[in-house]
Amino acid sequence: MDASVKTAPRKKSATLRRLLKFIISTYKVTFLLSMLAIIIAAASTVAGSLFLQRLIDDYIVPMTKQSVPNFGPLLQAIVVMGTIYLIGVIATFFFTRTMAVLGQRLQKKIRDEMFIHMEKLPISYFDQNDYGDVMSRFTNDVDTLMQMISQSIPQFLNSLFNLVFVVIGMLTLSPLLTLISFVVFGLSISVVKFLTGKSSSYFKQQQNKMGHVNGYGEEILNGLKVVKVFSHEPMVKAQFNLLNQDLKTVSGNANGFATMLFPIMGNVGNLLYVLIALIGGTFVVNGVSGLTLGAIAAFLQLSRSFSMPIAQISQQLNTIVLALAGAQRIFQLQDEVEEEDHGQVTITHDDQVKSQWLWHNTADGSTTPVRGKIVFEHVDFGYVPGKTILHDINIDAKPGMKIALVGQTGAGKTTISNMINRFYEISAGKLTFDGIDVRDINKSALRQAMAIVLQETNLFSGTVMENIRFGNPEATDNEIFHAAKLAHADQFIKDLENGFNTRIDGDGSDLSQGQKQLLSIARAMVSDTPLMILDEATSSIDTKTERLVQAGMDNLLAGRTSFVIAHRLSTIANADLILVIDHGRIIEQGNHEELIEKHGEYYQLYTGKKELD
Ligand SMILES: Nc1ncnc2c1ncn2[C@@H]1O[C@H](COP(=O)(O)OP(=O)(O)OP(=O)(O)O)[C@@H](O)[C@H]1O
Repeated sequence: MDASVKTAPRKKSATLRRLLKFIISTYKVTFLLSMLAIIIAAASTVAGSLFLQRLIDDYIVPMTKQSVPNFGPLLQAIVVMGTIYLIGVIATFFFTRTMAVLGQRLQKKIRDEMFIHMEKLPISYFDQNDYGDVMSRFTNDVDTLMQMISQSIPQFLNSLFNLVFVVIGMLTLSPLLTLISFVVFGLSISVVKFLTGKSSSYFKQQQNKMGHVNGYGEEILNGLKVVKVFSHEPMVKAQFNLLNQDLKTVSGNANGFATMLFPIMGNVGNLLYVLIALIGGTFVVNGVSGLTLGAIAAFLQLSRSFSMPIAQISQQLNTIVLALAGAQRIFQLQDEVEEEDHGQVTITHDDQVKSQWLWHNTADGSTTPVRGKIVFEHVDFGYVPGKTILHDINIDAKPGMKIALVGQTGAGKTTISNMINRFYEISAGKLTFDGIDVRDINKSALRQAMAIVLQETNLFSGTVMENIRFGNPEATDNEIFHAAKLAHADQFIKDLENGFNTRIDGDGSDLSQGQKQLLSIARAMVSDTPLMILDEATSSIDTKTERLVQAGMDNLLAGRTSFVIAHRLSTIANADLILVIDHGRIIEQGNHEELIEKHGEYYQLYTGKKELD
């Protein structure tokens, strides 16, 4: 047997166990009370059916023999039966309501936990998993899981207990008729097993295909402009159609098999009903095995409730299997290892001197000022094992230095900056910040010590003011105005309809690329950090705006250590140190004049003899 087939059920039951543990640990009392109500509801249904026997044999039949029928005892019996059913109705109402509420609460809790966990995952996780797929765990998987908790599980358990009580009831009424019912049912079970097996495998595929459709949709929406410009709409449509068709096929199959179950089981129930009536009637007439009219009536009622729970159980099992596949994907995300962070050094603002930051070593209680010295010593790195991207990188960035990284596309410039902010961990060598190994610095402290301006500005939905304040939530309004002024962003902001209170979309689509860039510089400016990383910040703007952005950046970088990755070499001519990167190695370094004089790679790039990309 295929190994994956062998392990699948074990995985499923492990997921179910984990899920139940999670539910019980979170909402123990509500869950247990609901279970009790489910049992009471099932017991009352069967008790009601059994009471029918007494109603007929003890009250109605004797009355048919009385010349003046006495209705008193019959009315009393009907009240008892009504009370039993009423208890069942109340219990059903209780468990459906509480399980629905519990489902809603769990849904919120799971989504919150997933979101918090996702924020702690390393960037490399998102290199390997597309956003659409992660998003579908948030949406579809959580939805189906909640449907299972609030509907399928209670109905499944209700049907299961119903079945147990029905069988007990049937056995007490007539073991012989029960045996006949089992034989008829045994045959139909094999059909059901075949159908559920088929549909559950298609349901699992359906979930996967749904992830693909979402992933593709998300990717295309993100790149809609590119798709339109290249007139790729027909191709994209065809590809989407293909994925969607795949989804349609598997969900058609899954639901096709699932929907066959109900009619089949319903008709098995009808067949059983007729058989029992026939055989049971013959027994009563011939006085076989002491069966009474009431017992037959009660048995017929129970046999009706015998086939229904089995049909419901098998149908609910489908939803449960589907939801468990979703739960498995949710747990997979939850189990992803968070970014490692053993750093004991944190960062604080000096109370005395504004804009002075301090390193605070929680291990020995020592405090030292942040200066902004970054040193790479023989650093190697690869995104995937066995494929080294950076080779023996040595950089000595003294406090306040502007270091420029240049080189052809794919040379490894961004990768070097990814080491400093610890989006990825170096594979070999040493990387220090003010002499402290970056791994000893608490990650959020390390990132607090730096600001980043990227080509992709990533603004967030909110006002201009809120977007700048993103760089430092504690900044006063005046500090924000000042930052905007230094970034040369104040002029265009004032021209906006509501100035600093103008609302912008998440993607800043109402603003030009240069304006977005100026905002992200203002955002970095307000964070007032000792270290700055600028990655291709001016690559997509016109020369006039670039001058403005450049002036803003010069203000931003003054007095701070900075790493600037630029495609336009004119923007880094004033750098203290220019590092030329090629295939992950530093092949040249020096200032602009030195490198021009050298007539090497930089000279070639600067004079346009060699293209940057
Ligand atoms: N997340 C990743 N996973 C695997 N490989 C990656 C990843 N990011 C970058 N690379 C690879 O690492 C190498 C260096 O990429 P990097 O982005 O650092 O280049 P770059 O010099 O910044 O290029 P550009 O100027 O085009 O931005 C490239 O070969 C690239 O394919």
